Amino acid sequence: MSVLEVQHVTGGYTKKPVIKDLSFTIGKGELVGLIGLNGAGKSTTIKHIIGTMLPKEGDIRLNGVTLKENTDKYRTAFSYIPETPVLYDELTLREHLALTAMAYGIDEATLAARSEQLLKEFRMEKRLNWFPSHFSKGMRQKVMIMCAFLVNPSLYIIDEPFVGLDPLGIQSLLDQMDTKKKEGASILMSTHILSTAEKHCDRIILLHEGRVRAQGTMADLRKAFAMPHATLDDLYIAMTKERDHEEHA
Ligand SMILES: Nc1ncnc2c1ncn2[C@@H]1O[C@H](COP(=O)(O)OP(=O)(O)OP(=O)(O)O)[C@@H](O)[C@H]1O
Repeated sequence: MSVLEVQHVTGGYTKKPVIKDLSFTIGKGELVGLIGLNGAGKSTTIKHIIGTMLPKEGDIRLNGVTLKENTDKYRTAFSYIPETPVLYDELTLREHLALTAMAYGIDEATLAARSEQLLKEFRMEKRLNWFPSHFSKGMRQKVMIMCAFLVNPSLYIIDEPFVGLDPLGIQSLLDQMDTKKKEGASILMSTHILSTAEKHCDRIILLHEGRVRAQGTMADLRKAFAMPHATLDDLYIAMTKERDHEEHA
C-alpha cells in the first residue's frame, strides 16, 4: 500500500482551480521530488496534503485514511518543513523541540536521545537556550528541520529545503533524509535545485500549470520527453519551451 495517495485532486483559492486532476502516490521508503516553474502549483499541492486546504474534488489518503476520516491518524503521520520557517518568538530552541515532542506524544527519553543526535548533526548544540530572534535565516530553518526529524513520521513533506542552508547544512539534511528513508520513511520534497533532485530522488513529478506533465524515474521522464540523454535541467527547459510553443500556437 502507498503511504500517500493523491487521487484526482482539484483545488485552488478561488473558483478557478490552481491544481487540476492531480494523481500520484508515494511508496514506503521513497523520496519523490515535486518540480515545476514558479506558480506551477507545488506549494498549493503541499497545502492540500498537509490539510490547510481541502480538495474541491478527489481525495488524499495518508496511511489509508483521509484527513476527514481520521484527523489524528492523518496529522501525526507526517511532518512538514515549510519554505519559510515559522517559529515562536517567545520559545527557545529547547522549548521548540519539547513542544513538538509533546504535540506528537514523544516521551522524554526519546526526546532527549533524538535531540542530542539532531543538535550534533546540525551543529546547534550550543544554541539550545537561544530565542529565534538571535538565529540567522539558516539556523531558523534548521530549527524547523530538527523539529520535523524529531517526530519520526511515515511521511516528510519538505518545501524547498536547500535555499538558505549552508553546504554543511545541506549535507546534514540529505544525510538525515537518507537515514530516514532506509528506516522506511517516505519523503515528498519540492525544489528548484534540479541537480540535487536528479541525484537524490527516486522519482520525480513534473508539475506544469497545475497538472502532472510527467512522472516517474529519470529513465521514465527521458522516455516521456523522447530525450534519452537528458538531465533534469534539460527536461525542465523542454517543458518550458513546450508551454511557450503552446502559448504562441
Ligand atoms: N494565497 C493565495 N491566494 C490566491 N492565489 C494563490 C495563493 N497562493 C498561490 N496562489 C496562486 O496559485 C498558483 C500556484 O501557486 P503556488 O504557490 O502553488 O506555486 P509554486 O509552484 O509553489 O511556485 P514557486 O516555485 O514560486 O514557489 C499561482 O498562480 C499563484 O498565483
